Amino acid sequence: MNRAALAHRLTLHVLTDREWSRGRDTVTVARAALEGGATVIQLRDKLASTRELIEQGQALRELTRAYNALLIVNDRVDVAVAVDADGAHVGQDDMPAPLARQILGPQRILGVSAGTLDEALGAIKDGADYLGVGPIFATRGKLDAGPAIGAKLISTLAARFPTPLVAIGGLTATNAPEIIRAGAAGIAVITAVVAADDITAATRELLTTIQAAKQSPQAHP
Ligand SMILES: Cc1ncc(COP(=O)(O)OP(=O)(O)O)c(N)n1
Ligand SMILES: Cc1ncsc1CCOP(=O)(O)O
Ligand SMILES: [Mg+2]
Repeated sequence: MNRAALAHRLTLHVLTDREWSRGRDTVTVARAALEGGATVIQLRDKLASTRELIEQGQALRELTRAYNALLIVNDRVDVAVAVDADGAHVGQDDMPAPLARQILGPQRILGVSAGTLDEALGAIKDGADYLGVGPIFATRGKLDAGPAIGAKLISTLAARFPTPLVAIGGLTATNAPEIIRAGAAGIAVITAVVAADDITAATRELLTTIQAAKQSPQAHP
């Protein structure tokens, strides 16, 4: 997939998280998000056994194919390959990106987290296909996420590098437009979707706002 096509497909990334799902199972949550237009489902479950992750991954693989969405597996590069996911996402404390790339091969998507310019430069050098940049705002979704970094890193990176940027951390339909206008290709959310009363409606609202922001002029040229 070329960069422009990937950037388009990264528009709205929904991370599953059973701790925020209010008792709804991961497949139910993902189906509702896909129904609302999520373009990526990231399987993220810090409590699951390897066997459970594989089962969830296989179910999500079938579901994401039916909705023409991407499936990314968080942390577990081996599980990503085992369930034939589109890719894997690794953070700064996870498997190093060059090793993840070796296991994923050249075709699967490799996403890498970056919270600083140095981390971003390293991830780009290591061949990340996209960067997960954040936490942009204060977040409830990751306890050890560290302080919010705001939109500056997004605008700096967008001005200098073609690698698609996915903003994460405290994103909502209210604050997503400014982040898209700063240069993010898409946004990634947990609580704004997974903890919503109506997951489909919350996803649809986010998608509509992101799409509108992508079409409006740059706030920070
Ligand atoms: C799109 C995206 N961006 C960042 C992250 C965070 O990854 P990481 O820093 O490894 O933290 P965990 O999600 O593993 O807790 C992500 N998952 N997705
Ligand atoms: C996984 C992750 N990485 C940085 S912030 C975050 C959590 C995002 O959760 P929310 O969208 O609820 O703020
Ligand atoms: Mg991780």
